[in-house]
Amino acid sequence: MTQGEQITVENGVLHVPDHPIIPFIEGDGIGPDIWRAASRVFNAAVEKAYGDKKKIAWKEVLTGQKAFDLTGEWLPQETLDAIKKYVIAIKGPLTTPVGGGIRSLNVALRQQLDLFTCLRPVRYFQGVPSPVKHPERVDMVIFRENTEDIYAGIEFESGTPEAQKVINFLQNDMGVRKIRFPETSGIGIKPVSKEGTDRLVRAAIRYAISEGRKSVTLVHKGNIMKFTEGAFKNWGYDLAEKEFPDQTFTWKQFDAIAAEKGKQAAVEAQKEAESEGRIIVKDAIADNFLQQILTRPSEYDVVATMNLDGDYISDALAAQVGGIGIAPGANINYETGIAIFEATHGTAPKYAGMDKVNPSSVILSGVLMFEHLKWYEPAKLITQAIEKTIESKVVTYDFARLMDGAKEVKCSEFADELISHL
Ligand SMILES: NC(=O)C1=CN([C@@H]2O[C@H](COP(=O)(O)OP(=O)(O)OC[C@H]3O[C@@H](n4cnc5c(N)ncnc54)[C@H](OP(=O)(O)O)[C@@H]3O)[C@@H](O)[C@H]2O)C=CC1
Ligand SMILES: O=C(O)CCC(=O)C(=O)O
Ligand SMILES: [Mg+2]
Repeated sequence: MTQGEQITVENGVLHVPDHPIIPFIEGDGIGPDIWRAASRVFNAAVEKAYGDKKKIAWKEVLTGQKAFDLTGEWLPQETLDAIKKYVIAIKGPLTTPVGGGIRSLNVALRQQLDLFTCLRPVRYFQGVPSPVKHPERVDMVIFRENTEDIYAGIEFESGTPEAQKVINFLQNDMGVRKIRFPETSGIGIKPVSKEGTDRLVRAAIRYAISEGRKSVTLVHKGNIMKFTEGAFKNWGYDLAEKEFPDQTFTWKQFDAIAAEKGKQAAVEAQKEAESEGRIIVKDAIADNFLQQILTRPSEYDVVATMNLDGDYISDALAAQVGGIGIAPGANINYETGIAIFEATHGTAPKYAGMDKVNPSSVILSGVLMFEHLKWYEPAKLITQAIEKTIESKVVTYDFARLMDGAKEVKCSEFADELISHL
């Protein structure tokens, strides 16, 4: 029996006891290595900040290979029930096989708990090796829709009666003539809804307002996928104008002013909105966005996007500030309060059990978790310890191979070093 008390939510507000029970999923591959390291850092930081007054009561819940080995199920109902009950959880990465086998357990957790936002802040830590000249110009927060899109996993395998049935329906009932090789195509379905878009864009704009950010960029490939990604853009603008008329200025409004009064009037209206501290809601087509985050990262701030685009953007942006070894995240439902914190990276199977990889991503996901719980002191202590440790050039292999004069340490030793800097 875990000694501690439940976190509760009342009218959307979290109530966090001094000894909260927090479920954790260790994860597959490198999961056990990084979890061992990270949990030591979390406990040490809480103790340093609060002494005996506060302490986390960790409660292991099973998902992935460990769950299957012990229970015969990949994602036991008990795990879903525990996360719902205890509200806040943290997890290591989970393996998803390619081209067959089980569907993603990460996606299943996000869908079944309706964790509609995948929040991934991307910032630079001084001293981290980066492939770009000015990594410090990257300071973005990704809001990735987390429950729908082609990522929902609605697919029919080539050569099956199901795929043929969908293809027949498309060809015979819908008049579709564009399936190039109907005999051998697999089919994927891409649902993107107004409700799904609204709640995600609402969360992104609310965040931008509360954090004093400058802009929210809707990233999409809406020129090509007009009724899914294009609709995401349109619904996003509509929501901003309807729900945040006094706090935002959108590029749709810019275009309307330009059409009526000319471009100069629109430019001035945007300048005025900026000077009033309004959030500029703009959009970018995804391929262009991926080149502009390299060439002009300072122009982007909060990013709201769909599931697959958000997946690609997360790793691409992480690379600019040192890679997915230092990229944190969270899956959040802002309405129920349920949240699972997790790194951006996966199970990196070739390093599993080697005590080698960088635990910073899951540790920084813990920092996000502490901030979410309003336990700001341990969050700050850990962030400062990461800054000091990187500054002292004591780093794991991923940074050491790109840094002059670095001392390479194991995953567990990196955690020791962080603890010594708390
Ligand atoms: N949320 C989740 O649980 C996620 C799960 N996955 C799953 O993980 C599995 C492997 O996916 P894959 O595409 O290889 O992506 P991974 O993120 O697991 O690994 C890709 C590469 O990223 C680098 N890397 C990853 N984690 C770290 C770390 N902690 N420290 C330093 N470097 C790191 C390594 O680079 P290098 O080789 O250069 O050293 C590694 O080879 C798949 O089954 C996938 O579905 C993937 C993403 C998220
Ligand atoms: O679920 C998976 O295996 C991959 C998920 C992923 O890449 C992500 O969420 O960033
Ligand atoms: Mg990913």
